[in-house]
Amino acid sequence: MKIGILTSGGDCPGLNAVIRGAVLKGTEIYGRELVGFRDGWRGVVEGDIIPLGRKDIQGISKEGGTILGTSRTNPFEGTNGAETVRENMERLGVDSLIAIGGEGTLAAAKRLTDAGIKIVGVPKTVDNDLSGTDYTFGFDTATQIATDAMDRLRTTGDSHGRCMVAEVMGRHVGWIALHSGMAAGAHAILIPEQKTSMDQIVEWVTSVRDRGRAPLIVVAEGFTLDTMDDAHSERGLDAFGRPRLGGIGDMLAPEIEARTGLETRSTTLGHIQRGGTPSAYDRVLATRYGMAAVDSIVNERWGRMVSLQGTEITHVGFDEALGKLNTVPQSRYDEAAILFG
Ligand SMILES: Nc1ncnc2c1ncn2[C@@H]1O[C@H](COP(=O)(O)OP(=O)(O)OP(=O)(O)O)[C@@H](O)[C@H]1O
Ligand SMILES: O=P(O)(O)OC[C@H]1O[C@](O)(CO)[C@@H](O)[C@@H]1O
Ligand SMILES: [Mg+2]
Repeated sequence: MKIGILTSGGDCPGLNAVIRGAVLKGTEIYGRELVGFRDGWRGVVEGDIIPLGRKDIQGISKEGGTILGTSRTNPFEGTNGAETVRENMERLGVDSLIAIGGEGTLAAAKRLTDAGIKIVGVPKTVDNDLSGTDYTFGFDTATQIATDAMDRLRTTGDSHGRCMVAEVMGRHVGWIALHSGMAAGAHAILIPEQKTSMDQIVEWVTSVRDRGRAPLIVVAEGFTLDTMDDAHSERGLDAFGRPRLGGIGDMLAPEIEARTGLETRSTTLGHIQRGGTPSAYDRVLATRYGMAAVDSIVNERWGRMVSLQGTEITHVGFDEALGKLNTVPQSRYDEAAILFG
């Protein structure tokens, strides 16, 4: 019987390295056959597969995106859910699945596991918001891209004596903003976990300007001012009906300019953070996750996600990964805040 792999939810640098790690371990060590389901759960509910032999995964770990494609398809919507998945798997000779995705993909995987489908999970997301693992792959690459971008914003900001605002990803959590902001020496880091007042932001910007520097601010897309109830959204809904975020930087910049008199520009990095080649760290982590996922299949650890704890790859139950988001703790924010202003 074959092992099926799918990549679901937003793409993320390192997905191909997971696929390669799983295929190499599965074929070379366990003599198993692997196939890929195309476009996440869509391929599973429609029985759309491609072969995944050694030749198919040659040289892919350095490539961004996913050779399988991805989607935000809900396997329970417009289908018989687990029954459809079970029938397709039987027909295609697939007995188990490796689901590579974030909390949404794994929530779907948990429901399918509860209905008797044999699934192991691999934690994916640039946001690093999954619990049950120290790091998700993709986060390191996204953070490096954001840091490089801020280094560049800094030289142009310095040249013109402007305040520069960099908006990064982070729907619910501010890990990319926290790490890239610390790395790039940002003068304020605005994250979803910490509502902040406009007065406070203006105070930081003014103090930087008054000592002759050009202020650099990083804001996560999910950040809210203390006067806002929800994250800023002006771009409609995504395929799962959630507000598409983005634009908070553009909203803050004119307000900062009006309140400080300092010319202010905003740049939204958006999907640049999810594209392109993964960092060495992410390639290694993703490859190890892929190999460990096949170990979990062979050892029949259904309903569990491979996980990084310290430097070791281990596994945790879907419940542990899905219970709550991995948010930035107060202590990590306080540590970074010493550098603000
Ligand atoms: N509780 C759920 N039950 C069934 N399907 C779900 C559930 N939650 C999410 N899904 C489906 O799984 C898809 C993938 O989830 P989502 O779009 O949140 O991506 P993800 O895997 O969390 O990755 P990311 O959000 O980091 O891009 C959703 O678009 C939705 O169709
Ligand atoms: O534009 P898309 O692909 O729907 O994804 C945007 C979302 O994906 C994430 O990057 C998570 O993968 C969020 O930070 C962001 O809100
Ligand atoms: Mg999600």
